[in-house]
Parts: sequence; C-alpha cells; structure tokens
Amino acid sequence: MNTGSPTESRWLLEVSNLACGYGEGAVVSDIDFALGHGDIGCLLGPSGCGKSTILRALAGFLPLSNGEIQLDSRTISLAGRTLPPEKRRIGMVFQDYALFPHLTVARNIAFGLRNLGREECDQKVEQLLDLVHLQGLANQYPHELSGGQQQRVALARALAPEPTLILLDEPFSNLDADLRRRLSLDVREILKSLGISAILVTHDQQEAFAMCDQVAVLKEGNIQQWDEPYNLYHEPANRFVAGFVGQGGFIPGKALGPDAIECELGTIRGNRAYRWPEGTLVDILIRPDDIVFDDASELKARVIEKTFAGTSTLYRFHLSEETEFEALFRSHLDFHLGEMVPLRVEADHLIAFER
Ligand SMILES: Nc1ncnc2c1ncn2[C@@H]1O[C@H](COP(=O)(O)OP(=O)(O)OP(=O)(O)O)[C@@H](O)[C@H]1O
Repeated sequence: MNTGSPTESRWLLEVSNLACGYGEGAVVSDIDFALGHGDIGCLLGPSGCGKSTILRALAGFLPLSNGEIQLDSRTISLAGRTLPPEKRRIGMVFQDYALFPHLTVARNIAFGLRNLGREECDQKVEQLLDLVHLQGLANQYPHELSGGQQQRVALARALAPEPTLILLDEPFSNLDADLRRRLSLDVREILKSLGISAILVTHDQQEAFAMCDQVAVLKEGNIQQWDEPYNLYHEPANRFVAGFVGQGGFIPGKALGPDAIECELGTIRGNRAYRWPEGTLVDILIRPDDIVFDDASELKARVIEKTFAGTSTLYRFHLSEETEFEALFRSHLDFHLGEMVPLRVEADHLIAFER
C-alpha cells in the first residue's frame, strides 16, 4: 500500500470501481467518484441503497472486495488491504452525536488531542468552541445541551485532530426541520472556512442541495449520477434521477425533431438535442415550476388536487387520462378543485426519455 509521500492531484478523494458488502456478494459495486480539495460531497438515495456502506468503506470499517480508495493521493483501501480507521486522518460525525456522556463539552472536544500539551489543548478547544458558536458551554455535560448544540460539539470533536476529510452520517436527522436547515448551512460555512472536505450521507434532497457541491444519487448499490445539484435537477442522467430528484412527473409525447416534442400541452422545445428519430415515443419530465398560469392561453386543465403551503400552492392538474401534472403557483393564484385553469409550459430544460 502506498503510504509514502503524496503526489499532487486535483482530487482529495478518489474512489474507483469500489465494491463491498457484508459477507457473500457486494451491497455496493462499480462506485466511482472524485471529490476536489475543500469540496463537500453527498451520498443521496432511498433507504437501503448503500449510502452508509460506502461511508463505512471510506472510514476503513469495511474492507473492499474490489476497487480502490485514494485520499490525498495515498491508497487507503484496496481489495484485501485496509488502512485502519485511526490511521486515515478521517473524522466522523454520527446521527446520534455519540458524545461521551460523562465528559464535559471541553473534554469531549479534547478527546482527540491527547498528543498536545495542556495549554495548547485548552487553546485549541477554545478556538473550536468559537468556531461552532458554543462559547461559554465548555463545562456543560452533553445531557445539558440541545440536540443542535450536541451536534456542534460532535463536529468540533471531529475537527479537533485536523482531519483531511470529515464523514457526516445523517448528522441532522434527529433535529427539527428549521434547526436542520440552519445547522446544515452553518456546518457548510464552518467546513468551507477551514477548507476541509466532507462527505455527507442523507436522504434529504434539500439538505444535500443546500450543503453540498457534488451529489451522488444512488439506487440499489450503484451511483446513477455524480454531479452538481443544479445539473441533477435540470440535466438528470436517467429516469430514476429525474423522478427521485425534485418534484415532477412524466407525461407522454412524440419527438418532432432533436429538440422538440409534441404532447398534449403543445409543442415543447428545449435547449439540448436528442438523437432519436422523428416520431419516437417519449416520456417528458414536467416539473411544477415548468407550468405557468396564462390568462391568454387556450390550453386549460382541471384542478384535481390542491396543497396549500403558505407562500405557494401545489396544484395537480388533469388534462386527459394520460396527461396529469403538477404546477406550483404563488398562493394568491387561488383556484378551486374542479376549476379549469389556463396554462402554458415554460420549460428551459427539455428532459425526456424514450418510452
Ligand atoms: N451490518 C450489516 N450486515 C448485513 N447487511 C447489512 C449490514 N448493514 C447494512 N446491510 C445491508 O446493506 C444494504 C445497504 O445498507 P446501508 O445501511 O448501506 O443503506 P443506506 O442507504 O445507508 O440506508 P438508510 O438510509 O436506511 O440508512 C441494505 O440492504 C442493508 O440491509
């Protein structure tokens, strides 16, 4: 295993052809992705798709049956050879915080700093408390803190030994929605200010999109797409990603040319060319923000569902047996169930797949 002096690479973390599991057969396979220095990556996918399994392999708790993991240009895992977790310079933050209940906040944070002298250690703990906005709580015990505060302590403890990479395993899932959103943005800011790379595991898309630079969408142990959040939403690589990321559904259509499709909503033109012959039957992805209210439109669809969400309302429309879709309107556009509403498609990105 090459643990000698690292050579310069544009990637901090490179995962190639990784496969691993628990005994016979691989739970995840053909896993390929690379994370740049200072970037935050995410493993996103439905329950059981293998997110935590990949994280365990990165941390060194699970051996590989195939492939390789390189961190800072050093091989840390190969089939049959696994650098132990404590030698990887990888920090971990868990869903349940995993703090030592009998140690104060300061001693929890100092746990990984046993090589430092007393004064240096105290100084470092003080700096970390500042960084995670917990000044003044050094002598409290974990049970005296809120969930959000405990997770900040866990982050400070993981950051203390100055790891090369931080792994965050569903770190916000025990927190309520509002705190979750605020803390995920805070954690992003803290990691960015230190230039520390991280991999987040979550099944919450909003969290993934708000916090991460690159996201892997997983299905049944394989990465479907590794990309920036914007591209996952607007340029999904396949039907699974299109359906899993964001809201939306498919309606049937027929290709008129490389960048135009005819469907019951009219002719939709996009900004990318497809290589299908004219007349190909396709399914078109319609996102709720692709549909706009247009008083002058001759196209009218019937409201069949309505979900009020404060500033906006999500409507489900019926045009025909085959063509139903959702639309998100500002809530002052208030329609009742059964009402026929004039609409128009306004999609920048035409996403469609051959039926
Ligand atoms: N210790 C284990 N022994 C055997 N099988 C396991 C073990 N841990 C997980 N698995 C199996 O591996 C598969 C992937 O599990 P994993 O925990 O990686 O999924 P996940 O995407 O993190 O799911 P979740 O979002 O529910 O945590 C599942 O089928 C699971 O049953």
